[in-house]
Amino acid sequence: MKIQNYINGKFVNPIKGNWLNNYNPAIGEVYGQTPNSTKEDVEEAYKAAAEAFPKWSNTSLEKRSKILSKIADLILDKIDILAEAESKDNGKPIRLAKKVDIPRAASNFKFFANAITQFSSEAHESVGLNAINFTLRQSIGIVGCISPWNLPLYLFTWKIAPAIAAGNCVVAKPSEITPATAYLLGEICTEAGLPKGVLNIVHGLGTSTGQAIIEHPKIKAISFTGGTKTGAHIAKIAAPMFKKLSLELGGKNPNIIFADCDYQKMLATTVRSSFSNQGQICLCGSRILIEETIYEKFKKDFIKKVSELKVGHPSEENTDLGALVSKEHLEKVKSFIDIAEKEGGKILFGGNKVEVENSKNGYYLQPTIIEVSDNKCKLNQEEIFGPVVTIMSFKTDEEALTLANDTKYGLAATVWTNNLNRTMQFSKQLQTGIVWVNTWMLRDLRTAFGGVKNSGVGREGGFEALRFFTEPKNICIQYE
Ligand SMILES: NC(=O)C1=CN([C@@H]2O[C@H](COP(=O)(O)OP(=O)(O)OC[C@H]3O[C@@H](n4cnc5c(N)ncnc54)[C@H](O)[C@@H]3O)[C@@H](O)[C@H]2O)C=CC1
Ligand SMILES: O=C(O)/C=C/C=C(\O)C(=O)O
Repeated sequence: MKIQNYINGKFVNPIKGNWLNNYNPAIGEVYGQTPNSTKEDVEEAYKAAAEAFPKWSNTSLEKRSKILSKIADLILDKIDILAEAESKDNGKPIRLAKKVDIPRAASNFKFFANAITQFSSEAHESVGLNAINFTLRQSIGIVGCISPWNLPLYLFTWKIAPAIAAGNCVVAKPSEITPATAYLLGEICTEAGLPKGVLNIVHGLGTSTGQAIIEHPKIKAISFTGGTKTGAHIAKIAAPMFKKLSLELGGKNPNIIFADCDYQKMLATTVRSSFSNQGQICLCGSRILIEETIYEKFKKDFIKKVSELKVGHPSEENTDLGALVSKEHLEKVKSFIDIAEKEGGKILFGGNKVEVENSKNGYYLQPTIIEVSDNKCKLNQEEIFGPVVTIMSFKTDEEALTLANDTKYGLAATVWTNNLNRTMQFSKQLQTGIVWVNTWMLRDLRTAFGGVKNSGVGREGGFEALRFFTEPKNICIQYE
């Protein structure tokens, strides 16, 4: 597959002719090429977006909504092609791509197709002053959307859909590691009747293409999902240029299990929240904290369930864990396992690379459970972003809360309990942007999504996203 940039409604090669290899993680081989775009390509994308902006920002909400809705329908029509491309590019089980990634990409467009027709702004009557204020919510102009490799089309569209629904034109960059479905999205947008220049997709490395987007003086807002270090770098460049910033970054999420929970539901969900997508979701509950009274039982049952998971080729329907996204990432995740024992951790299950039949160069790793006793260890403080979880026990609610909050991250937390008072106390006191109680990753797209502390700034989702992608302007009218 040879991927091209999508600029002004056309597929084009990168101006300087630089290309990157695209790997299939399931077999560890190159299967295609993707542009490594430079600032010249980003400038072309910007120019196309700037030309499209006056008309698109004045296009009726009904028409915008219809086009977004059509994009959603076409994504679903092409679900098999898209799921196959996603699985091949990323290493995730095709079953997961079909059930989660691609349907969610369609839902992102459908949701914002509807949301934009319901979005409204505020009015304030200044009583006694004969004045009325109302707020205009105007499109920002040209915005940059930069997304990661773990949920490629899912997160790419989670940014693009609200951006264009709100009347902006976009310069977007998917991860250079997983560019395939973003490439296919270009075709879909053309087929759906999205005017040329409204969405421009430039492929390439963060350090070349991404850097050119964040440095561009006329790209006025950046929506980014990815690593915390990259987020900090983006903020350093973009903040002095007074760009609007939405940063969805890493997590080290606690999964807090109390003895009074619905045990079977908790156990099944904990397997999912630990190892879905090979643990490569920023929301995965990578620190499992268990009440002491059920610790030994949980340990035994969890190991048993995890040992039943099948690591295999992503195209096989019964595969639970596919390949990790890249050789570098596999080595990074493995290096955390290797330091476990030095830190006093005990590997209870997994810990090794896996050779999958006929795919022995693929990037496979066993789901891994490590028992730790000190929350200060690296395994409990650093984002591993792979199929590795730690377990440790706690005695009291206070201890559980202290452990849960003892991290620089603050994205999500899960609490398993049937005690209402405890539910409320934890909901209020957990230092995270998201708390799930007796569930995990239940997503209602109207809700605010994002983290606190080193997990980022700003919120995505629902009207929060439409607020981010619009500039409020207050109009004050005095009358006689
Ligand atoms: N959603 C999340 O929370 C994610 C977290 N990560 C974490 O980050 C670690 C590193 O993974 P990477 O793939 O290196 O993530 P990354 O943060 O480097 O990549 C995310 C996106 O940012 C772009 N990017 C990188 N440098 C940039 C720059 N200077 N300017 C503009 N854009 C830039 C990349 O090309 C990609 O599109 C992972 O091991 C994981 O711990 C990675 C991906 C997603
Ligand atoms: O919006 C969601 O449902 C999930 C978002 C997940 C990420 O941002 C991530 O894993 O990076």
